[in-house]
Amino acid sequence: MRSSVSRTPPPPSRAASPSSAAAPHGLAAHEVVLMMDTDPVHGLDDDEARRRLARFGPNVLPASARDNTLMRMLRQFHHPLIYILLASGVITAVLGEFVDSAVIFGVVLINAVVGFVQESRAEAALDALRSMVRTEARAVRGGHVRPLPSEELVPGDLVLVEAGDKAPADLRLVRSSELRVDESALTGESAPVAKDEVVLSAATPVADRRNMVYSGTLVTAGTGAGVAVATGARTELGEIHRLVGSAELLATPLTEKLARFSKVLTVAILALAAVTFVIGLIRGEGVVPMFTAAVALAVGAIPEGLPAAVTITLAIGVARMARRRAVIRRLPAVETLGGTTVICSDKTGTLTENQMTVRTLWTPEGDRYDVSGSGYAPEGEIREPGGAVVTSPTSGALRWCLLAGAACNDATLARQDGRWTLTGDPTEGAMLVAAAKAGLDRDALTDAYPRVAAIPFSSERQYMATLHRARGGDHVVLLKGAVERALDLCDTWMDADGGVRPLDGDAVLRAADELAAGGLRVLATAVRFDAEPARRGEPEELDERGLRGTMVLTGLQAMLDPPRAAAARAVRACHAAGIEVKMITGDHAATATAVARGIGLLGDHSDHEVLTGAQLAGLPEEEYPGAVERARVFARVSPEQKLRLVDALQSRGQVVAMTGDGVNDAPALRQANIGVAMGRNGTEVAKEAADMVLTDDDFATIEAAVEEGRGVFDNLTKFIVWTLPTNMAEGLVILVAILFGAALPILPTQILWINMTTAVALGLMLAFEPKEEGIMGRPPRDPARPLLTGSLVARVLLVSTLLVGGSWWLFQWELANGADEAVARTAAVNLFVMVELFYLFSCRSLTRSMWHVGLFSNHWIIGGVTVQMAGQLALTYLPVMNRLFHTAPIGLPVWSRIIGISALASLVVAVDKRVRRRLM
Ligand SMILES: Nc1ncnc2c1ncn2[C@@H]1O[C@H](COP(=O)(O)OP(=O)(O)OP(=O)(O)O)[C@@H](O)[C@H]1O
Repeated sequence: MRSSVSRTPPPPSRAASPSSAAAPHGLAAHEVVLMMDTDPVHGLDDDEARRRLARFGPNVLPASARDNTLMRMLRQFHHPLIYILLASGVITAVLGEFVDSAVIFGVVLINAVVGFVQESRAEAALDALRSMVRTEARAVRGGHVRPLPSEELVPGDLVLVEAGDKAPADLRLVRSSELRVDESALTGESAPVAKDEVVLSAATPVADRRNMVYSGTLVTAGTGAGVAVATGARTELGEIHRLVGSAELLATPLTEKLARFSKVLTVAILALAAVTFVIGLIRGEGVVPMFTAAVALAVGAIPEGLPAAVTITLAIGVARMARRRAVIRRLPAVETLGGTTVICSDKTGTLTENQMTVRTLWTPEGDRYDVSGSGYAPEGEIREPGGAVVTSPTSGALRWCLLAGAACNDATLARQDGRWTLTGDPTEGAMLVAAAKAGLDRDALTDAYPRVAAIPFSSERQYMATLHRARGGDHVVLLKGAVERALDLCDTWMDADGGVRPLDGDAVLRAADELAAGGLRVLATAVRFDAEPARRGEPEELDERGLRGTMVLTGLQAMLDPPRAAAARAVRACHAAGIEVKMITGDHAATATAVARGIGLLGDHSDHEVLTGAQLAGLPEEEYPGAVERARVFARVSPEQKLRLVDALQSRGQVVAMTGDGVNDAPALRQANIGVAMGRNGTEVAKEAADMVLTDDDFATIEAAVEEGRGVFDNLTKFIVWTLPTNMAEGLVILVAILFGAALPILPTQILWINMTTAVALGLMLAFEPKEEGIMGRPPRDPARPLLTGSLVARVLLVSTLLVGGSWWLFQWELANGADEAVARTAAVNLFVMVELFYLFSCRSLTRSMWHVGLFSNHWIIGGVTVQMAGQLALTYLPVMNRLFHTAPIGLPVWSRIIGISALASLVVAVDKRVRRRLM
C-alpha cells in the first residue's frame, strides 16, 4: 500500500506560470496523470479523495473578494449629502455650537452604520440564493461514475463532462470527443473553442491549452474526461475572481435611474440652498442663521433614503420569490418580471410532469395494442386488439418495435425501497418499461448483440440510432424517434411474421396523428439487419446518410405525459393577468394541441393558433412577427428557432419570459427579457444564460414569480409615494420661512431626526407589505410608463401641501399662544412624523382605502409605528434629547391639535383616493 505521503500530488499551484513546462497543458497527458498521482481509468478512491479534500479544501471560490469592511464602511460616506452634513458639522463646531455639531456627526455615523448593515444583509441574501442552485459534477471514483456536489471535487479527480455542463474545476483532458467549450467566462470570447481529440498516450504536449477545460467554462458540444489539476481558488477562474472581485450585484436599471434622479435633485437643491443663503444675506439676516437654514433646506429636501430602500425592497422580493421556488440570478429580473406580457413555455416537464408511460402500441399492419400499468414499475400487460395478453413475442413487428425502443436507449430502471426509479430520459424510461411488460429483456439482446456505435438523440435530429454487433459479425441497427424523421429513413415496414413490405408513409402518419390527437407523445421505431460480417479492423460507424432509405419501420409507441396539476390554474391566472402563454415544443403538433387544450391554453376550435417549425420557416419576413404574436402553440420547433421567436415578439413590444433547458436554448434565454432555466432537468449552460431558475421546473412557479414581481414594483412605488412628500414639505417649509423672514419651524438637526428615523422605522416596512388583492387581475405594467403616474404625482403634491400648511399653521399658532420656540418646534416636528405615520397606512394601497387593506395585516408596520412613537416620546420628554435636538415637552392640548391635523390630512388623502378611484 502506498503511503499517504507518496499519494499527495504537488499542490496544484497556479504559481507554475502558464507558460512554464510544468503547467498541465504543457505536459503530456500521462505525465499529468503521474503528477496528480491519479488513475486515468478508475480515478481516485474514496479514502484518498477524502484526504485530499481535507488538505486542499472544498472546491468553491472564496467568498467573493469584495472590498474589505473598512472600505465598505467608508463608501457609506461617499454621498454629496453626507459631504454637506460633514461640512456643516465642522462649521457648526467652529461657530461654537458643539451640541448641534455632535448631533450632526452622530447622525452621519448612525446613517452609515444602518446603510452598511442593510447593504451587507441584501448582499448576503443574494449570495445565499446562488448556493440554492447547486452544481453537480460527475467524477470517476474507485472505478465508478458518481454524481457529486461540485464542492467535493479534489485535485486528481477524474471528471467527466458533456454538452450542457459547466466545467467544475480546471481539467487536463485525457479523453475527448468533439468537445467544444464556451470560454467567455474567462476570455470574454463567446465563440466556442474546439478542444483537441486527446488520447492518453499522446506524448506531445499542446502549447496553446487546447487540452485544458477550465473551471466555469461551458461545454457546448461533445464529451470529455479530464484530470482535475486545480480546484477552488487555485483555478484560473479563482484567480480572475481574486483580481476582479464580484460584479456589482445590487444595481438594476431602476436603481440606476433613481440614483441618477437623486443626483440631479441633489445638485438642484444645493443650488437652491445657496441662492436662499445669498437672498437671506442680502436681506440683512445673519450668516449663522442663514447657514443653518440653508443646511436645513438641503438636508430636508434630498431624498437620501431612496436608493437604499429600493435595493432592500428588491432584495426582499428576491427572497420571497426564492421561497416560491424561483431563484433570481440577475436582480433586474425582479423588476422586469412584473411587466411580463408573454410567457413562452416548454411543454415537456414544465407544463407536463415529464412522467411518461406507454399507453398504446401500433404495428404497421394496423393493429393497436393497449398497455396497462402506471409509472416506471414494469407491472402491467400488453393486450392484443382481440383482448389476449401478449407474452414475449418471439418475432415480427411487435417484438422489434419493443426491442428497438428498449435497446436503442440509455435509461436504466432500478428498484429502491420498493419503488421503481428511473435514471435517464423519461421517454426512454417509458419504452424500457413497455418492453419489460411484454416480458422482453433488453439485457438479453445487448448481451448477444453488444452496442458498438450510436447516433445520440438531439432535439435537432429528433431520433436516436444504435449499432449492435453479434460475435459472429451480424449487425443490427435499432432506431427510435419522431415519426416524420423515422419515415425519412425507412422505405419498408415489418409485418407480424417478420416479413418486409413496401412502406405506405401516409397510413403511418394518419395512425400517428390519431394517437397524438389524444395528447399522446408518439415515437416510431425501426430496425435493420445486416448479415454482412464486419471487415476486420475497420471502425464500426453509424452515419446518418447510411441509414437513409435502409431502415424497416416496426411500429409506433404512444405515451402519456400527464399535464402538471397546477398548470391549468396557472395558465388561467396568467390570462386573467393579461399575460399570453405560448407553448413551444419539439413534439408533434397534434400532441401539443391536445395538451394545450387540456390545460386551457387553446380553445376547442383554434387550430389556426398552432404553427409548426416548418410553417414558421416558410413565413415571409413581414408576416412573421404578426403570425408569431397570434399563435399559441409552436410544435416541432428546433431550439435555433426560439431565438427568432423571441426577437419577433419583442419587435411587437412584448416583454417576453422564455423557458429553456438545453445548450441550444442559451441564445434565446439571453435574448428574452426574462430567461427561465430549469433547476432540475436543465443544463448548466441554460442556467448560466438565464435570469431566473425554477427549482421545481414547474410552469406555475413562473406565474408565482410574476405575481411577486408585481408585488415588488407596487411596494417600491408605495415607498416613493410615501417618502417624497416629506422631503418636499421640509424643503418648502424652510424656503417659506426664509422668504417671509420668519423663524424656522424645524431646525436642521430636527429634520435629520425626522428623515432618518421615519425612513427606517416606517418607510422600510412597506417593503414587507403583502401583495394586494387582485394583483393578478390587472394588465401588465407598460415598461414605458413612468414610475409615478399623474395621479400619484398629484397625491405627492397634495400631501406636501397639507404638511407645509399644517406645520406652518401649528408652529405659528403655538407661538401666538405664548409657547416658546422650542415647544412650537417640537409640535411641528411631531406633526410631521404623525402625518407621515397616518399617511403610511394610506400608502399600503395605492388605490384602495386603508381600511380595505386591513389595519393589522402587516405586523412589520405595527412594530415600526410602535418604535417610532417611542422615539417621538423620547424626543419630546427626555431631557437629554431635549438638549440634543432643541425640543421641549409639550402638553396634551398640543398633542390633540397634532392628532387632529394629522387625522384631517388623512381624511383629505382618503377622499382624494376615493374620487380618483371613481374616475378611473
Ligand atoms: N430519447 C429520445 N430518443 C429518440 N427520439 C426522441 C427522444 N426524445 C424525444 N424524441 C423525439 O424527438 C422529438 C423532439 O423532442 P424534444 O426533446 O426536442 O422536445 P419535447 O421534449 O417533445 O418537447 P419540449 O420542447 O416541450 O421539451 C419528440 O417529439 C420525439 O418524437
